[in-house]
Amino acid sequence: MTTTTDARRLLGGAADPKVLRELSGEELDALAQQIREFLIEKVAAVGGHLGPNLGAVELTLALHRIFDSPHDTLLFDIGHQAYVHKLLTGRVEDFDTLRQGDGLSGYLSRAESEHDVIENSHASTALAYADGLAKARQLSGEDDRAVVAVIGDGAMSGGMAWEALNNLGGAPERPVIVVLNDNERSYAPTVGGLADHLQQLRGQSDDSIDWLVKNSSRISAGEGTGGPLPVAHSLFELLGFAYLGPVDGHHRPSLEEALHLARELERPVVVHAVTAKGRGYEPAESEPDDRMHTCGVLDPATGAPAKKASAPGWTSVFADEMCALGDEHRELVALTAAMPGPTGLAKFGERFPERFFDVGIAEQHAVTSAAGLATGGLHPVVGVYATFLGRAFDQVLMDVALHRLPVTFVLDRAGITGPDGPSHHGMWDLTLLGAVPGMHVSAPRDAAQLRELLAEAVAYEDGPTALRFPKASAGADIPALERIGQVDVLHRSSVADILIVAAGPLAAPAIEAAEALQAQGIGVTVADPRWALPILPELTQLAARHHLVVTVEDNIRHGGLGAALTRALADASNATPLRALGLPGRFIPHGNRNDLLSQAGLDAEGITQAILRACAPEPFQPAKER
Ligand SMILES: Cc1ncc(C[n+]2csc(CCOP(=O)(O)OP(=O)(O)O)c2C)c(N)n1
Ligand SMILES: CC(=O)[C@@H](O)[C@H](O)COP(=O)(O)O
Ligand SMILES: [Mg+2]
Repeated sequence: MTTTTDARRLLGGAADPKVLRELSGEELDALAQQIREFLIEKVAAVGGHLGPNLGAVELTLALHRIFDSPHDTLLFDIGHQAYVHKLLTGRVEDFDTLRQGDGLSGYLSRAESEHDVIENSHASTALAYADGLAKARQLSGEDDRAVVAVIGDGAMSGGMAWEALNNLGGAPERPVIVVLNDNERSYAPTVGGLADHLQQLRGQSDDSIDWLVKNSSRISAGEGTGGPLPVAHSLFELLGFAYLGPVDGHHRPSLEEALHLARELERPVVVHAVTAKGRGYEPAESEPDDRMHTCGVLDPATGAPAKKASAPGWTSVFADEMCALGDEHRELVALTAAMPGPTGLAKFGERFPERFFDVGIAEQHAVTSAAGLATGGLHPVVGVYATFLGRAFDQVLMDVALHRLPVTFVLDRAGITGPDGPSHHGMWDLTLLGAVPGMHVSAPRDAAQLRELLAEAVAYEDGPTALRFPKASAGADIPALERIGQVDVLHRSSVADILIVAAGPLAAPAIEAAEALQAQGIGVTVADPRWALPILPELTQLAARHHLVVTVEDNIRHGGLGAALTRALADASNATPLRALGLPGRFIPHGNRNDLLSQAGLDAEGITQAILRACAPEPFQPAKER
């Protein structure tokens, strides 16, 4: 068992990674082992990205020994693999708070450390940051400060990475160092031509390093590379990079040699480090699906989950319904952006392998490829996390909706996700999709509705549809008292003063609030529009029969359900006042989903209090005080 004290002792207690350069090889090897033990113990206790970080121990040690952060800049793509970086930059003590409210972020955080740069956990951005930062360094005369971007083989399959490689490789005067952390996986094994190419490279000897070692004296003497590099045998060299690899990503001395050479070359370089996700922890190394890419609370001794999931999550309901619909609709196909497991589509893929496509971490490609599939007469379902759809908004708008193509988007992790923080909350999709002409968006309130609405969506051929649901258990089914058109009435009172329109699973706290208000003599109707956007005429008519309308959505208020219903009421020349409850238009930190919803006033108490405030007469204020 490694205690925080052990790790700090080995780290010399300093927040400055320079202490690493004073450690011997033996001490460094001992430190690597202690870091692994520390990670297993701490991440098993709270959950997190155990697999990726166990695979990045030696790599991160080498990076901090060869480069002088923060004078030199280390960029981590996604940032889920940066726990070791955090330990080496003074955050050992706080590690028990990982991914918890007010605690350490599970990604990089500029507020936490000057060593952290990219906070966005969306993949494939680091090389573009590196391109821009290198240009800034050059223009400000600081080109003695190295720019190093660590990117996984999964993230390297994203379009942005190739846009950046094009720019970086074409600028020999800007020596950006790309460290490709190749563990052959995103969650699942990586797929496609790049994955095949990297496999070839992994099988080749690291002759480029031998050559560079033999020529390093000329290089160090500032003669640059002199003659041509070894015959290009990688895609990267064809794009203008020097290629150093494959390097054993768990042999720190080899890594340090390659990184040192990369720095000496003074030109764009790709260092190809071959690592293993979950390295050094058998339960992760043998985990068949994703090598503990992300894990919940575990028994560290066995790797077994500490607690069983309570009710089935939304994802598993979706997974089962997709398989049922796949039997019924032969034209149904499914696409994922390297997340077959987390989106639940793996099950469909096992059942219908020829109708399932994993396109890599490439949401833009997924959407427009889906447009192609729909053009070919099929009905694609694109399964992505809500937050990642933002990257493919142009493709949704112009490649799908402009052509009124029958593509269904299933947005998992919609709304507040919780521990993954601001770039993972799926809190913009209603706003974005509400702006897409012809797009029909639903937010199922429970598992039964998810099944119903998914069946309606995949049968709809006149344009795109979307369903969204959160990272949570699906909860108990909420029966409708009646259905008016497409609108389900979930709660009603004899005197209908107020109408609460709830999107998705926020119907449950809305009903609780209605019951609390009824006990205070306030009559409330609760309605679930089922198809939330565009606004249904029957919803506008129902609203017009109430004195106050309150919308509740797990999305930002700007441009969401509330904004749309406000416009619909105005268009119908209806002056019924509307109070839109939703998330604030700012980035929301990581924390527990229910705590964050409560802080936003989106639990039963918050909804109740908001309505009481809306009903309370404004205290009279003499004109002079206004
Ligand atoms: C745009 C985007 N899509 C999907 C994800 C979800 N995601 C998080 S980590 C990950 C796999 C990353 O694989 P890789 O870059 O190889 O890093 P590794 O975990 O293997 O170290 C994915 C798909 C994301 N962060 N960003
Ligand atoms: C880093 C990343 O984008 C995902 O691994 C993220 O952690 C989602 O985790 P869940 O699948 O647990 O929501
Ligand atoms: Mg990988």
